[in-house]
Amino acid sequence: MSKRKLTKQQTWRIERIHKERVERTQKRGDIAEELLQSSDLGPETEGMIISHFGTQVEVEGTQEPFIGISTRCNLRANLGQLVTGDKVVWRPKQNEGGVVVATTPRHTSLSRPDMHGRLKPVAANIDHIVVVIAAEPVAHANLIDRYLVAAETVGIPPVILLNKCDLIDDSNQASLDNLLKTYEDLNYKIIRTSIKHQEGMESLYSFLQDKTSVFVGQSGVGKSSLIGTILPDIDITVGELSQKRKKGVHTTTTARLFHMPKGGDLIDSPGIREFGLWHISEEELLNGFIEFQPHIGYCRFRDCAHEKEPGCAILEALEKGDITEHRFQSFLRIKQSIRENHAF
Ligand SMILES: Nc1nc2c(ncn2[C@@H]2O[C@H](COP(=O)(O)OP(=O)(O)OP(=O)(O)O)[C@@H](O)[C@H]2O)c(=O)[nH]1
Ligand SMILES: [Zn+2]
Repeated sequence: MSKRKLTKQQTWRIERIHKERVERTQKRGDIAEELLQSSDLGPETEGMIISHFGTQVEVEGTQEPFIGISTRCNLRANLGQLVTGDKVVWRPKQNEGGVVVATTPRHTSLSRPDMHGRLKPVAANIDHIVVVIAAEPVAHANLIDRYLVAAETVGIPPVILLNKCDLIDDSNQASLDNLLKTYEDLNYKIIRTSIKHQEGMESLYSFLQDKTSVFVGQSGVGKSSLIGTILPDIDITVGELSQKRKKGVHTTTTARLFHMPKGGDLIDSPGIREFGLWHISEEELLNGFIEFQPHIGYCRFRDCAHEKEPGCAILEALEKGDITEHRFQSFLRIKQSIRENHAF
């Protein structure tokens, strides 16, 4: 994010908004504290956040007698920012509602920049990022690499899903095979589907089972269609979200967790679908190319740009064939885009 010079009035406005936010949080904590003091609350039980609404979260019970039941909960003060996918401890109120009293450490978390460019978590405990690409619009290697790097950076294993396989013919088969071979050689899992012909769905379902996944990818590759097939009962919600987005209406970035009828959970929101296109640093970029990792730190110069420097370990690996030309060029292009003000 570029640093802007703010006018006095802007600074004053930002400070006021910040103050109001602190007061709101305080009040929220007070409500929760008040509830905790009353004897109206049941014993502690475990749950998972499936969505949040302003000052409250929706918690789904994971222990009897609350398994599968969602309860709107207030948050006890000082819990930090809780997001969809967080595992929590909560106490039910006698009639309805409850209070979240503790949270458990996340094994992964996805963040994205807020309006001020600060990274904020948006979802937690995700097992896989499904990078959706398609035969049409044509999949560009450096866009795929960008998604893979972003996933590697947050430590969540990515898989590649090639959708619209019904559109593969003699004109694009060879180039797609060639493209995907690079990723197969790097041990990335590839799943192939056609929503139009309902092909490859069983292997997709079995992959998604028992895990929490998110779907990301360029516009038009079929994310809504895939999610609509996987979650037939929430068809309307998905449609609504993409409808709004197409009209350019600002949609909430609140992520929601869905249980898939064939097993596994899916966390989705328009914001999450855009994951990967946010800011990454040059260092993260280098580390995000997994086959570069064994060579990092072995360049002759500490500030090596890995472009034409003598004694560059990355260039040596390229020469030896440990790094492919395709991935190296992709690295250079993304690096260039980061330099040009993070635009991609
Ligand atoms: N031929 C073919 N078309 C598909 C397939 N899956 C989706 N489509 C079509 O591709 C177009 C885009 O699909 P969407 O599901 O809206 O794609 P998206 O990735 O959600 O796009 P955004 O909402 O813009 O992010 C639609 O016209 C779909 O009907 C498929 O497997 N084969
Ligand atoms: Zn180097």
